[in-house]
Amino acid sequence: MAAVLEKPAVPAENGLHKVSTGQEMDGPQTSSGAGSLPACFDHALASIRHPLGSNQQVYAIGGLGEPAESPSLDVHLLDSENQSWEAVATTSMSSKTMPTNPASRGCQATAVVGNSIYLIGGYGGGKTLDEVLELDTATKQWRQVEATGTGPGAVSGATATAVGDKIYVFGGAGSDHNPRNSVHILDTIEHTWLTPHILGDPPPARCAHSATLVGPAPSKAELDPDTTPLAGDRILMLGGYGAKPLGDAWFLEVATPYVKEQMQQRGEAVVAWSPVAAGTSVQTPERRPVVICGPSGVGKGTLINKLMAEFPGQLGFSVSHTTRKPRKGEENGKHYHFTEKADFEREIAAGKFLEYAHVHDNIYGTSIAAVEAVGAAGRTCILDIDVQGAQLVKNSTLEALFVFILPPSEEELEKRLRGRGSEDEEQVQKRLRAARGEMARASDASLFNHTLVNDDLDKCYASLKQLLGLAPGEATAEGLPGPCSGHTSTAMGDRVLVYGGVADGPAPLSDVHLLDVSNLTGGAPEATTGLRGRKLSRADFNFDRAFVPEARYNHKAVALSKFEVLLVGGYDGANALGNTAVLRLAEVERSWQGCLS
Ligand SMILES: Nc1ncnc2c1ncn2[C@@H]1O[C@H](COP(=O)(O)OP(=O)(O)OP(=O)(O)O)[C@@H](O)[C@H]1O
Ligand SMILES: Nc1nc2c(ncn2[C@@H]2O[C@H](COP(=O)(O)O)[C@@H](O)[C@H]2O)c(=O)[nH]1
Repeated sequence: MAAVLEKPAVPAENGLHKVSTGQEMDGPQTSSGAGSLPACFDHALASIRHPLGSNQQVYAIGGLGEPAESPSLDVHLLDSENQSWEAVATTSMSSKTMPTNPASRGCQATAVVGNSIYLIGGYGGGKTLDEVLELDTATKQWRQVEATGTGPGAVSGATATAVGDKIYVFGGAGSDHNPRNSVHILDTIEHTWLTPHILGDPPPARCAHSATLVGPAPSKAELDPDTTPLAGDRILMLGGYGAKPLGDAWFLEVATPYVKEQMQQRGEAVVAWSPVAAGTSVQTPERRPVVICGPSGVGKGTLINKLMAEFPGQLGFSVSHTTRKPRKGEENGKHYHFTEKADFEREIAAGKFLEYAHVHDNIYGTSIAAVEAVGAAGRTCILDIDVQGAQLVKNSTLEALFVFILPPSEEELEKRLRGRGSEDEEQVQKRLRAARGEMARASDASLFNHTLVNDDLDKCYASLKQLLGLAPGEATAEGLPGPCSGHTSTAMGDRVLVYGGVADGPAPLSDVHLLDVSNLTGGAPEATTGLRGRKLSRADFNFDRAFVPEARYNHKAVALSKFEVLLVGGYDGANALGNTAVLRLAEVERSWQGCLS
């Protein structure tokens, strides 16, 4: 974080350059004097309207750098035709606390809602700012947002991501320079700060990370690029600085069906955290809940007990309700919530169950609270339920992985069921009859993702661990950036381009990573999977005619189109940078897709 506030020495060359992976190239072009942007870093860069539309406007605001901070907050608008920046004159709506134009600053969190650019916190005048400013780009007027509720207070190096008319602010450092991991939501209509209910374990505290809205975009029919804001249902948070540079990735789920459902049930704002498995540590790529199915006596409970014993910190068992009487050794609240039929039916009617079914003369069901409790503890949820229940979960918004366990033969199943000695003859017969129907569903690929035969217990257990990604040393999210802060991540359709940053040493990075967010699943706490990426190599770029931008950090970036990202300013380790580069990924559609598969 120290580097964020360091003063650079000399302003660098100004101008607009292009770097491309495609064939048709513009050579470097520079401009200076009028039409240029002062060398700066930790400024704000904001795109009004959708990059695919015809009316996109890109504004650069403020920032730190040399010469010394200007007294007011400079605003520049990109003139993409002439590849230059125009200074924009602004006024301010005077208020008791903002009588003149707002003071210069950097390190603020920036978000766009409609025509307005919001600057949250930041660093200026030698202090961390506790202020939210709004620039209405239609009237070119600043005003100070005075919101009720508890906001982040004085904060710099946070991120702000607009989802509809709400702005999600995460992390940053306070006046004490200590990083945080809190989430605050600014309702820009009501001018209220909301404190969301948080599901899942939050990430470590950080600042100077990046945040990008990803997830299902509007359909073509819904998309009017001139008016539709960038869409998505979760925010990808990458890296940043805690006690050291961080290399982890997290999804903050803000509008997934599961989170929306939770908001409706709770009547308050809800967000859910999902870590992205990365590196070579033991991780479960299948962070989504796992439904284990199979006939009574096949060994589901035995396999689940082994998983719980080996991975107590990673997995949690969803404790079902049942009207069945406890067996010897079974504990209420641990093996089941043993419940009277009338009470169970009342709770079902109250909508508290994700699924329930009549199984072997009794009612069994999974409460929403049982699954949530596991997620809230930061663990992957394991459910042991019958086929009817599995089908109901499949139909719900919970994105689970479904595994069916088969016996080696019907004879062996009967032997195990009798060997367990927990059922009387009538129950054994009932369970065996039901088993035939259940096993007929094992090959239903629309329901089950995997089937395993539990012949040799150790072998079956090893296979189960393998498919849950619990085998040691398995990497799951490939090609993500390493530990760094001060980088940018920019969503372009279903790809995210990550550029630059700084790792442990003083030297900035020029790494370019492309992440694929087209296959994200889940959307419940701990349940998002499917992020993949690749570090681009020199071979991906046409360097012959292209300008190669300096490695940098604390720069800013916005998407100009599905294939172009505008990089503005930054710090190269010694100087603030004034240049503007367009990273052009022409033909990436073919080459990149091919590289990932
Ligand atoms: N691979 C195996 N080989 C031999 N015996 C096994 C194997 N797996 C489990 N068993 C035994 O089979 C019996 C039934 O196992 P378990 O109780 O785990 O079944 P289950 O599928 O959970 O049944 P239910 O659905 O009725 O709860 C137990 O006595 C268990 O020790
Ligand atoms: N639909 C559901 N089925 C469940 C649930 N919990 C357990 N089960 C299934 O019931 C049978 C019998 O279990 P037992 O403990 O009496 O032997 C077995 O197939 C379980 O998978 C539930 O919450 N919902």
